Amino acid sequence: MAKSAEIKLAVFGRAGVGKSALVVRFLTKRFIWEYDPTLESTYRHQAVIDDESVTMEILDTAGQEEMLQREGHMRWGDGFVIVYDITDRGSFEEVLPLKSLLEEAKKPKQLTMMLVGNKADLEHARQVSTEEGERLAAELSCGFYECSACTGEGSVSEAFLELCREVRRRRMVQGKARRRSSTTHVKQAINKMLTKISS
Ligand SMILES: Nc1nc2c(ncn2[C@@H]2O[C@H](COP(=O)(O)OP(=O)(O)OP(=O)(O)O)[C@@H](O)[C@H]2O)c(=O)[nH]1
Repeated sequence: MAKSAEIKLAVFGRAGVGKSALVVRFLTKRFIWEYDPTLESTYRHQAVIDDESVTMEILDTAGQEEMLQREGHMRWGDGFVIVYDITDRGSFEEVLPLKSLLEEAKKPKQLTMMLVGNKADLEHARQVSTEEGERLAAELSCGFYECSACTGEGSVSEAFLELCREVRRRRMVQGKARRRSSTTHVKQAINKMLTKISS
């Protein structure tokens, strides 16, 4: 049987946006009202995505992290879920700076991320429109889901699975590019040898 691909996903966002609630919803299809706000946790999850077995490691980061710890988490992940709370404009405004930090940590690799607007069940308290979320995602060239960890609406699972697919696509493209570049090196070396022999 083919080896299961390993994909590491880290979830970032301001404290209280619902990172833990989203991860728990994805893993258990349930909603739990309160978690220890300071804890960070890693979960392992086996999934089959498009007929391929995938072992996902999901890191639920704490909203209040020390700089060094955060940088470590940013380097650790293959893909990132950036979460904001649709009822908290401040959390939406933190997305861009977070994305810049992630990009810096992942250099020279390209960043693979998904933007998630959580708490879509709290429509009456909404501060960030769906269109604003879509515009930001287009600007960041990433996928976008608006959902609720509480009710499960908006397909929380799809956001995680789609991010895994994107990580896999990027790996495939990078693998091909690496193979192409090593073939080019071999061709160049042979050409050099042939030029030497004929001169
Ligand atoms: N109504 C509603 N409340 C939510 C939703 N998701 C999370 N919450 C609530 O928001 C609060 C914060 O949720 P957490 O999952 O602990 O948020 P967090 O981002 O992990 O917070 P930190 O661990 O402090 O970074 C809790 O009271 C949750 O019950 C949601 O989709 N809808």
